Amino acid sequence: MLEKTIGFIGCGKMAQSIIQGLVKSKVFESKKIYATAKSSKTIDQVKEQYNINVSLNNKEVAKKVDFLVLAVKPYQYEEVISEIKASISEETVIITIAAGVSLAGLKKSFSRDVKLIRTMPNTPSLVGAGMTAMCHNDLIGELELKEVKNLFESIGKVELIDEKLMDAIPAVSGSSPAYVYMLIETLADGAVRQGFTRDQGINLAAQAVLGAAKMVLETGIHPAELKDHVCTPGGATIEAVASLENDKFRGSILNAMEHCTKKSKLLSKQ
Ligand SMILES: NC(=O)C1=CN([C@@H]2O[C@H](COP(=O)(O)OP(=O)(O)OC[C@H]3O[C@@H](n4cnc5c(N)ncnc54)[C@H](OP(=O)(O)O)[C@@H]3O)[C@@H](O)[C@H]2O)C=CC1
Ligand SMILES: O=C(O)[C@@H]1CCC=N1
Repeated sequence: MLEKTIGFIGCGKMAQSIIQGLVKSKVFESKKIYATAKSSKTIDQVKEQYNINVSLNNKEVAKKVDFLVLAVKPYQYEEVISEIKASISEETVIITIAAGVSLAGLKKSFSRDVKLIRTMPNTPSLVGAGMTAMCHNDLIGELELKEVKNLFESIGKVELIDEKLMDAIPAVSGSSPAYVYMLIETLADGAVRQGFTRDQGINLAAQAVLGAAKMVLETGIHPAELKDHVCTPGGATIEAVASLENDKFRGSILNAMEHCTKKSKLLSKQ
């Protein structure tokens, strides 16, 4: 368990996914976790649900903690940073989770060099199955990087990447849970169409998606080969595969990823 403290400026969907994961994995004791929000409604809900320290005062939390996660929307970064920048110390490690907010842009917003780790997590962190991409500036020491990496590894997997690829991460792992939920929802629609209940459809579909993902991760076999294992010659699956190819399944996903990446680059400016 880390002796240090962590604070979240903003505690909406993404921050709460991380907080829930941290509390469950016991990396931080609840009393070492702080969170702020815009409204009393959110901080009351967060206090009730996770029993961590809550406040409406960003500066107070920024001053107090060792790790400070900026968990507001990208376009709110500028405003929040100008509010807290005088309150953070030279030792505070700032962790960002916003799409489109670069290390160079952050340095400008803070008007000085600060310790920065830029991440792109995803909401499955809530159940310990997150995927977080991470890069950092030169002020981050080995120990700090290890601590932050451990922190995100307690709620899933971590990939250290070059910053130039960071804007492409939402399309691959930050936003992609949304497309997978659409797939599960659609599979459940198909099941309902055949006479299954909605719950049965969702369970059958979600378990198949989970199993397929585990097969890729745990066997190391290429997804194309795993697909081939399912397709019996002259059987039913290859009919579905051919139909998906005709309807541009792969092309639709690739296009969606292009749109996602383009928008990610623009987000901090909105
Ligand atoms: N959702 C996702 O799947 C992912 C999101 N992200 C990133 O996470 C960040 C947050 O997104 P998400 O959690 O979805 O958004 P939410 O809208 O759910 O949360 C934003 C939070 O910021 C709070 N807030 C707004 N203004 C202030 C302020 N001035 N001071 C303190 N708190 C403030 C809000 O308070 P209140 O609740 O009171 O309104 C809310 O709790 C974004 O930058 C996004 O790019 C990254 C990866 C995945
Ligand atoms: O939709 C968004 O902008 C954020 C980035 C990754 C997931 N949600």
